[in-house]
Amino acid sequence: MALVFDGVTFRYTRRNDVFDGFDLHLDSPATVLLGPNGAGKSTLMALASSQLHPNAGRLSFKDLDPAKRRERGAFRRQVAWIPQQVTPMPGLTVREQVAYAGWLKGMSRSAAWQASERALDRVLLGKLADRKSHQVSGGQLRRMGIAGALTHRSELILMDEPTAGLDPQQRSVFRRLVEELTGDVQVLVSTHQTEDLFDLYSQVVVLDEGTVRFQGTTAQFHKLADHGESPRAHAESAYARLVGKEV
Ligand SMILES: Nc1ncnc2c1ncn2[C@@H]1O[C@H](COP(=O)(O)OP(=O)(O)OP(=O)(O)O)[C@@H](O)[C@H]1O
Repeated sequence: MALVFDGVTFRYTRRNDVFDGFDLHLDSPATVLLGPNGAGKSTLMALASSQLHPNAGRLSFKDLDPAKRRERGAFRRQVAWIPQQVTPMPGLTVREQVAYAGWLKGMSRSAAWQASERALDRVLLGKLADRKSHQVSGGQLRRMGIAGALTHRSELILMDEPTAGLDPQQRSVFRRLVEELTGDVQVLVSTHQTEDLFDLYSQVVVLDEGTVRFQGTTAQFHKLADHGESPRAHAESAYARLVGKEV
């Protein structure tokens, strides 16, 4: 199951190429994408989910090319993008919004409704299924987005800064979720938070100015960095003990 960028060029404005003949081959179960502000992470995600389209070159997932009309529907069913801000839909409950995501990707209403229940349980939102989606937190909304992707059985889930702005407890819920999903679906997560690396991801990609500066295993990446345990890891587990495990 590979996401492939093959000589992709993309620009927002005529003068400025974000990517110029960009190549990337991603086939590991869980990849973390790192890079400074403006590196091109969000643009890469938007291209990979076919929200944006290359000016030149080709991208594909499992050989499906979203530039080809016949393959676009299947590509979009298989690749889901969870933006940093998942927007609640006015009037819909959490479960209705999750089922709606399945319906939008071509499922029947009843199949989407059925699948939404298990998807919500997987992201630990079963208890909030009947709450209006505008009444849940930012972290819960992101998990609701993931439930939508699970409803229509996406095989690749792209997450843009999924832990930004989350409290330590929600971050640890998210980590457990990524762990649980990996193997079943492929995940690509962009983040600024290197302390989130731990052992979750099998592969690290570092992007800078639209160029891959590093691609390798987490162990190879750690060899480049200073050793020593992160104080943040201690802070998070202490926090979890104090405030309990409830989401
Ligand atoms: N809508 C847009 N119009 C013009 N240029 C844009 C637009 N969005 C992003 N850019 C430019 O494209 C380049 C890559 O931006 P992108 O948002 O992909 O980076 P990023 O790595 O996601 O950054 P951050 O970590 O700050 O979110 C930057 O130079 C940015 O200024």
